[in-house]
Amino acid sequence: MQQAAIALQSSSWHGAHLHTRPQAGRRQHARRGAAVQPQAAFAQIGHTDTSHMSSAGSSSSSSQREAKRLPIAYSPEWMALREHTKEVESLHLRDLLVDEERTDSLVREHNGLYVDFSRQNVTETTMQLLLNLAERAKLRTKMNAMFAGEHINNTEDRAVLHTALRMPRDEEVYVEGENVVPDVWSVLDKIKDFSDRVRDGEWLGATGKPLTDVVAIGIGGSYLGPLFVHTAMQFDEPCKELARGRRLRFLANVDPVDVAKALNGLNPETTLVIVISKTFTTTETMLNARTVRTWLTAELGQEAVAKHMVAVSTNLKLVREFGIDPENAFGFWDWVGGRYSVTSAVGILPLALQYGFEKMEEFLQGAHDIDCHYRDAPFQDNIPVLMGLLSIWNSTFLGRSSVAVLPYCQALAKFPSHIQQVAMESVGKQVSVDGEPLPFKAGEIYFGEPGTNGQHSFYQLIHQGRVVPCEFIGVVKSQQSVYLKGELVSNHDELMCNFFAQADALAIGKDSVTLRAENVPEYLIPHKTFSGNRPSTSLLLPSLSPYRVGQLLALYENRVATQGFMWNVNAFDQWGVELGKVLASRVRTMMHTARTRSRRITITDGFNPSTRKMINRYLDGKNQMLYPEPQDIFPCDLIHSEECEAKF
Ligand SMILES: O=P(O)(O)OC[C@H]1O[C@H](O)[C@H](O)[C@@H](O)[C@@H]1O
Repeated sequence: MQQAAIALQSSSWHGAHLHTRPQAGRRQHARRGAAVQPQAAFAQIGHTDTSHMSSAGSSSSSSQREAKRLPIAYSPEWMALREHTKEVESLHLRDLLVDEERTDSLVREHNGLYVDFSRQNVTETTMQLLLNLAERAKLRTKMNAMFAGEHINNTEDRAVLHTALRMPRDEEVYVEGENVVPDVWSVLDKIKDFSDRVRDGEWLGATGKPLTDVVAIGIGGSYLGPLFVHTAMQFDEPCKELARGRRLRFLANVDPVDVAKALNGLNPETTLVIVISKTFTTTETMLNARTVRTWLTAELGQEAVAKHMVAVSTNLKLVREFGIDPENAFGFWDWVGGRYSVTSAVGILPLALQYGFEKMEEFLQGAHDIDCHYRDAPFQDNIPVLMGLLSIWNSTFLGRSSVAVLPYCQALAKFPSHIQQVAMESVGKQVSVDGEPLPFKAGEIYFGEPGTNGQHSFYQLIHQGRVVPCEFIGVVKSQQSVYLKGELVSNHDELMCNFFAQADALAIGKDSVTLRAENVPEYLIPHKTFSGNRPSTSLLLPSLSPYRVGQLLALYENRVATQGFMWNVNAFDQWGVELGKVLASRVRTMMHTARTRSRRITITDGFNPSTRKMINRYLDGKNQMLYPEPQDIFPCDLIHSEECEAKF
């Protein structure tokens, strides 16, 4: 009784508004989270889970300590949702979608964004039960702790404050007693100054030429986000104009083919290289950085590094050791996770060089707008919270293990891969923040492609195979307008016709009665039947300006944070990527030994038979590199020197 009353008081689905009021322009009180009294909230709902807090009350009894360890999966709110799945599984979206009142209650708007959750397998009760679960999970307290700079990344003892990266200059947020917003802005000011100078031709290359091309070297979080934003902005007319005569390339993979691709057709004299790595230790990035440095210096000499190479990192010591003047480095902080770093210098520097700093400011403002909405809006109107809760519902309760992100917008082609890292690296976890095994599966498999391409590829499975919750993203005003005389609709309208049709095809399906009425032969009826009842969310953006791209980014970042808070996992560490790195390093040592012997050697131990045989096969087959005299080898078209031409 007590819990139900509190849920209605703080997060009631019944009181949900159709439209939420825009939060833009509201002054942010970043420190307010610090004032929240977690223990008071604990007492209020009689809740025993304080596990996410850095320090529990000193008066905890042993039973409280025991209760503290109880995962949310044993709470009555969780059980209620489990029980409720039976009711929902007996309903079909075909029937639910005729109810206009239900649709209205499941649409949310915020500052130009329109999000329709009506094609989710939910009823009003589902939404209320999910809000109750959010109360039980202490979602608000956890969100406040994040915004307040508490060390919620407990395994690395770090704050999680990517939201501070997009705060206006006059905001305040404190990490260990220090307001970090001035630091954020000092780096942004430095980026503005540097990118203006490069773009205006004041900062010249070693031979006095303007630097018109940029190669950004980085991987994972130091690559996917900037690539997504670059792809999104490339054909926005104002951005396109601002980027005229400039090229931005990315180099991520340690595969030398990616080096060839990134440098293809570039001239070292006019190329600026940015080495982007939070740690400045990532093997792939550092080898690529050394490779491109060799490409530069082979033609321009060692001194060229000062004019042609800059860095983005938290590790200025290693930047210096690499040979880049820390004056030419753009810092960020350990409270910015790699996959949450697009709004730090990681993304802002390369993108400001390409499009100008003002456009990047718009992008930051869009992200900040959503951060404010996430922090302030009541849960029933809070779009990232609702997206997160529905993800929990679909994956953990209804057992749907994947999510398809389907932008009907070619400019968002790289968005699914970026979100794939944000989501899968954040919440693909096996234990809770306390290290206790999870009694449920956390995380989902994210994939996606722009529509309509995906329709001609994997949509078969999502229509008639497994149930995959889909997220359709459409844009009202395209960045490009094409309408051919004599065509029924413009090209963008054609694209969007598919956006509308696919969501309904998934939800409504097509039954045998309809097929028979269409005289479909009996033997084909099972093949042509669409069961429907497949959930999706549709998100409509007014346009794809840098501001809207910023909103979209923050929407998904905050949605993933919500999922982490709900599942009580640490969404900000990534221990699961370590083991492969360690094993690769063992193989590297062996590979060096094998390659530097004068005679071919065969690996006989140190690896399991499968790996050993495969390695021996590889060593036998690959002999084009002449160890032990490694040399800096580049294909001729990558190096502009007569010496090279003579050599090859
Ligand atoms: O930016 P870096 O330190 O080079 O890290 C690059 C990437 O490497 C990793 O292994 C992590 O899984 C990613 O989260 C990270 O973004």
